[in-house]
Amino acid sequence: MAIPIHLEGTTLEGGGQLLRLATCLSALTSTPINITNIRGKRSGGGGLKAQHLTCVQWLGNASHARISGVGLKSKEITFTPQSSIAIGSEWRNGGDIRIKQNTPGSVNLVLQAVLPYLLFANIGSADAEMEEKIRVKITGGTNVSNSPSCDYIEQVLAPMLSLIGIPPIEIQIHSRGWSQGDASLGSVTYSMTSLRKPLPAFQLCERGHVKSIRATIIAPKDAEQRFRDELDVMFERREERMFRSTQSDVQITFEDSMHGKRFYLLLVATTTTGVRLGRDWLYDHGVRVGKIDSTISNIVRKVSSDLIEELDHEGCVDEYMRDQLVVFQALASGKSTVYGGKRKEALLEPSLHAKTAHWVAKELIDVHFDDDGGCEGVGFGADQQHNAAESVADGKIAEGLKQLHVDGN
Ligand SMILES: Nc1ncnc2c1ncn2[C@@H]1O[C@H](COP(=O)(O)OP(=O)(O)OP(=O)(O)O)[C@@H](O)[C@H]1O
Repeated sequence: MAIPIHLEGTTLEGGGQLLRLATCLSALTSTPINITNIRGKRSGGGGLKAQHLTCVQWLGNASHARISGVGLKSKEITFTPQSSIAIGSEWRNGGDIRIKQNTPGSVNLVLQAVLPYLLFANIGSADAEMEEKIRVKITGGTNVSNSPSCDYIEQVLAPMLSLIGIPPIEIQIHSRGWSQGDASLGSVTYSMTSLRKPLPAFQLCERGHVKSIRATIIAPKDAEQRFRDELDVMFERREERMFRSTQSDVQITFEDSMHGKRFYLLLVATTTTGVRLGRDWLYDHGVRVGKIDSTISNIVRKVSSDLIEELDHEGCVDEYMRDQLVVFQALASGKSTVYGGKRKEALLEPSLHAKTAHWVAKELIDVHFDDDGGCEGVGFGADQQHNAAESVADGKIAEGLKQLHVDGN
């Protein structure tokens, strides 16, 4: 039996993303891993929190993994998948995949762990009749600090994935779940189509000009007008920095957050090449009575400054999107490049999260990221396609299927 690859959980960022990406790649490639000091750089002792546990358990079920050491607060796990290719039959017949959390752990961090698996695991299937559409419903927090919001997923991540060649992903928010105000649970359904062929290499190198900016406000109803006024003033003042020479096209939407302590703002710029850059803030400081106006000014100032910083570097991704694309570059077929932009003539460094993801991908599938944002991906699925074709050609269809799918029961 293969010796598990050891990953030290305090490496670089030393948080949850290391664990999510490692278990996802392990499940996809059937590579056993052993992670020690899980989330060792986080305060409060580290270890698995509910959201991380959900990710590990789901990926474990999908890949029929043997997992030792798994439980809340676990600091070490050994994850040994038994089968690499695994969209189970129960999910293929129009059935939804349901992933439930009992706490408002971020649904989008769970998505981060399972999405590459759902998209890539069926490549090379020998089952021509197999349903390719997948619907996954995740319960937990839709708007949670330090994680992508559902609004960011809908307005930035999904369109950017579409730009690199992933079939469109639809997001349906049934109800919101928040980490701010009273903690509450929400749920979201993501509809996607699994890949049937390896993802071709992609190039995100042309940023283009900003053609429109969308502002999404989610706040208490009585804060709506103030928010709109602040945004109007900000857009007027900062029009030149945001739109440069193009005509400004701004859209503002408002949703009632139904709670006096829930304030969220997302700004998304769309460019002439289809690139989206976003910055947001789920306000996580105390909201004081009588200080709502200054809270709103503060939010608008910070989020607009953050977006301008992203626009100034001229790169094709915002900081967070760059983190999310690492796995797709690593799995794509051939050299994909993501231009991250420049500051003071020097190439912008990837975030610590992205560097951690580079490291995990190197350890598990031996890919290397260069300073220009390039990575020669492994072309995940090419072998499976070959094997499936051979099995079919040999009349060994049942054997091929056994090799390619995990029965989801
Ligand atoms: N505002 C944001 N918009 C989009 N993505 C975000 C945002 N904030 C954080 N992220 C993304 O969320 C992920 C957070 O990873 P991280 O390892 O910190 O998560 P975690 O599971 O909460 O772990 P930990 O509790 O250990 O910090 C990263 O991929 C990062 O790019």
